[in-house]
Amino acid sequence: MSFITSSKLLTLILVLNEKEQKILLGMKKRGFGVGKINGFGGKVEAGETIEEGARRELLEEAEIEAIDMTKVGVNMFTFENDPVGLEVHIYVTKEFKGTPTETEEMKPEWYSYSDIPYSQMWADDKVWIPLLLNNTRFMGHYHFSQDQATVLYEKLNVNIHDDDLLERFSFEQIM
Ligand SMILES: CNc1ncnc2c1ncn2[C@@H]1O[C@H](COP(=O)(O)OP(=O)(O)OP(=O)(O)O)[C@@H](O)[C@H]1O
Repeated sequence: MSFITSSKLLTLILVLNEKEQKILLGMKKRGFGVGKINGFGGKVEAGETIEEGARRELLEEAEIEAIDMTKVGVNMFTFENDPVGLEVHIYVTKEFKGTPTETEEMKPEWYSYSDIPYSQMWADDKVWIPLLLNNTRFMGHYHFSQDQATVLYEKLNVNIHDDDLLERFSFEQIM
């Protein structure tokens, strides 16, 4: 596989209010993807599990503590002329403690499922967020142009068995 030589391990957490059909998203105020609206997340640190990393990022970026956390998908993002991919493990939280609060990194806001601001989000989000809302498990690869705006190549597998979402991403799983 010629896309990458290594990958960074990241998380992304989508908080849902199913009763009101709303999703909590945040405008990223700094770093990678600045200005874009996205779920909460970031790099998994040494010594923590992927889920621990996800819980920590949700607390750091939105000041809420996940009660439930379910892994729903894994995406690999690669970029033109960049040998390092991003392996993003995606979780859904439906119950949490605390009140979503603006932090140095993110400005959280609730959006109706029918009014998700895809035009202000990463181009891949509109592909897999509808799957997530529909309770479908997924695994995908998105290869971006250097300007990080265009998806040059995409491959998506759906209805992945929960056990297959536990491990690190392997390209054989979707190729
Ligand atoms: C390319 N298409 C993409 N589509 C959707 N989401 C994407 C994404 N590419 C990256 N993401 C997410 O963007 C955040 C970056 O996090 P990032 O700032 O690098 O991590 P972290 O908070 O650890 O950084 P610092 O502490 O500032 O170093 C992290 O949630 C990650 O899942």
